[in-house]
Amino acid sequence: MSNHPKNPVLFPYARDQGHLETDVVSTGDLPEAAVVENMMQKTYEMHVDLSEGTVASYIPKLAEADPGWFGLTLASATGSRFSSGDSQQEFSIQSIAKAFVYALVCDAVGHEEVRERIGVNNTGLPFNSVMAIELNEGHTMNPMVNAGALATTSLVSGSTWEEKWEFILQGLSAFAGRDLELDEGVYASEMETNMRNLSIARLLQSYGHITVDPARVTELYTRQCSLRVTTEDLAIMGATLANGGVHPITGTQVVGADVSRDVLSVMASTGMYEASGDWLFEIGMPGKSGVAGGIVTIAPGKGSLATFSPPLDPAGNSVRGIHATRHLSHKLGLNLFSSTARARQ
Ligand SMILES: NC(=O)CC[C@H](N)C(=O)O
Repeated sequence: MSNHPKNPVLFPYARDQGHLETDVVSTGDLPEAAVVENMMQKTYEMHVDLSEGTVASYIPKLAEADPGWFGLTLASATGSRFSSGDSQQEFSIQSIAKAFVYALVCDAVGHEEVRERIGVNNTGLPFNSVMAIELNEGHTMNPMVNAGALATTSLVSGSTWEEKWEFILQGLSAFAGRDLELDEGVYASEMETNMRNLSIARLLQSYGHITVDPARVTELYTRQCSLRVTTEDLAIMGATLANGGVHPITGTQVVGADVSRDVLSVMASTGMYEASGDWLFEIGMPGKSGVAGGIVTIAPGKGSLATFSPPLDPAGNSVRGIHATRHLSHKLGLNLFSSTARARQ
């Protein structure tokens, strides 16, 4: 693998000094169950009538979504779940799969290799940007936008395409703690209108960043985007990343604790595409959105919040999801950057 073009690493510390194990981890608990339950219900009621945003239609099947759908689930790192609204409604995971496939690939291939191949810096450009590749000498910038996600999916191990798909399906199902299923309708619909992703994959091949068949990579990537989830699934998938990579209910170590930490870092800086800075400023936690209207947000050591509502803002992030997550981040004390003054000595 190491003969391929490497992404520039602006901070070469890890490479020069070796990989550092984390020995102090963030701790703290969510407020008590009754408070969380009440807050989930209130947050639903406060935001259900918001009418801004547009349901995605560039994948024709997604346009059939009911713009009124709104579901919320908070899963604690110890496996409790609190839901309100349409938390049982299934939808396609879309770009949220990028975070979890990245985790699986990092776990299999290793931190440094993936970092040099894929990158961890924000593009400042939309998720399906071709220009971002050209502006960066053919490199992908990060795994949370399509170029880097296609390159990440191209690294999935397996000697056949069926084996590679099994790796993704089993891995994402292990994060969810149940067997996830493909939404055949969404998959077919995106495959019919997938020229842009195919072009991105071919462009990356021309630069040596994809070294297997770009058409098959695009197919595999589109499949991972078409898996069906609910907010209950997504919250528990996120809670696994909040819990050192161990599923809070099944107890399976899905990925290493170091991998979880690394995935959350890259989600924090790039998970909401060009709006990642605004997101971090308002919400203060790593998040990842998808065009079907899902968002997963992680409070390391505490748990994860998943929201679902199809109307999106111009960057492709769910409008109700952003507002509800911001509200809950404040009300439940989840912002990673908050502190209160210590007693003076
Ligand atoms: N932002 C997204 O969720 C994009 C995912 C979608 N499958 C695409 O590649 O266009």
